[in-house]
Amino acid sequence: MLKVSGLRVHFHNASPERYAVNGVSFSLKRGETLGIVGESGSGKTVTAMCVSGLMPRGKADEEGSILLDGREMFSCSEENLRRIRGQDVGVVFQDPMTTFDPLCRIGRQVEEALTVRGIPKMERRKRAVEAMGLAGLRDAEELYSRYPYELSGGMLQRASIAAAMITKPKLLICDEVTTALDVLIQEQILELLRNLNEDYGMTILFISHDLHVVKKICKSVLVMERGKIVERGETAEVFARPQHAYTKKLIASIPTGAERCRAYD
Ligand SMILES: Nc1ncnc2c1ncn2[C@@H]1O[C@H](COP(=O)(O)OP(=O)(O)OP(=O)(O)O)[C@@H](O)[C@H]1O
Repeated sequence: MLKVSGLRVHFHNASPERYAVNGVSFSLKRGETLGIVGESGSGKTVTAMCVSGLMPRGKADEEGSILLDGREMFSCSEENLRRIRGQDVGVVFQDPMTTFDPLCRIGRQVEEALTVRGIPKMERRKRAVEAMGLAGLRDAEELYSRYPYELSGGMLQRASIAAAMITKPKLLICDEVTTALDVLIQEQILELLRNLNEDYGMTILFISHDLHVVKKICKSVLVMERGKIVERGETAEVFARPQHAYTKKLIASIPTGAERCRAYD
C-alpha cells in the first residue's frame, strides 16, 4: 500500500551535508502496524510529513519516491495532496491541546474533513458522532457540542483520532500521539489503536521516540538515527536481539515498569 524509496530531505537552512532524512526506504502492507523509533531529530517526523504530503513547500529539497496505492505523492498537486490527506491518509499529532481551535465546538472540528468535501450538515454530524464513538468517546452526541477546554487531554486525543478516522482513511499516521498523555491514558489510546487495527484492519504508521510504546502496538519497527534507518525487523525480534549499537542504546534507555510508575507518583 505504501512504498517509500530512497527518500532524502535537505532543509535549505541546514548545512550542506546535513540531511534530515537520508536514503530511507520501506514499505507497508495493508493492515500492518509499523513503528518508526529514534531519538529527537533522527528524521521520524519529516519522514511522516513526506508520506502525508504535509512538508512545507519551498523549505526543503526532497528526493526519492513515495507511492501510496501506486500514486506518486511527489508528483501530486497541492490540491490533490489535500484530497489524499482528507480521504486516504489520516494524521494524528502529539499534542491534542493544540490540535483543536479553542473557539470552535469539538464536533465541528471532528467533521472538518467532511465539510471541505461538501457533505451535508446532518450527514456530517451523524458521521462525526459515529467516529467519536468508535474512538471510545462515550456520550459522543453530547460531546459534539462541547468546546475543547471542556474535555480532558485523553478525550481530546480520542477526538483527534476520530477526526483523522472520519473519512475511513487507508492509512493512519500517529506522530508521538501518546507522548503528552499520562501513563494510564497512554495505555487506553494504545488499546484504541490496537482495536482499530485488529477489528477494522486499519494500517498504522506509528512514530515514537519510545520503543516501549512501539513494542505494544507495532508488529514491525524501523530504527532511525541521523536520518537513516539503522535497523529494521519484527518488533519482538529487534527487542530480543538488537543488532545495532544505537538500538541497544535506545532499549537500554527505556525505563523499567517500576521507574515509569515512580515518575508519575
Ligand atoms: N522546518 C524545518 N526547518 C529546518 N529543519 C528542520 C525542520 N523540521 C525539521 N528539521 C530538521 O530535520 C531533522 C529531523 O527532524 P524530525 O522532526 O524529523 O526529527 P524527529 O526524529 O521527528 O524528532 P522529534 O521527535 O524531536 O520531532 C532535525 O535535524 C530537524 O532540526
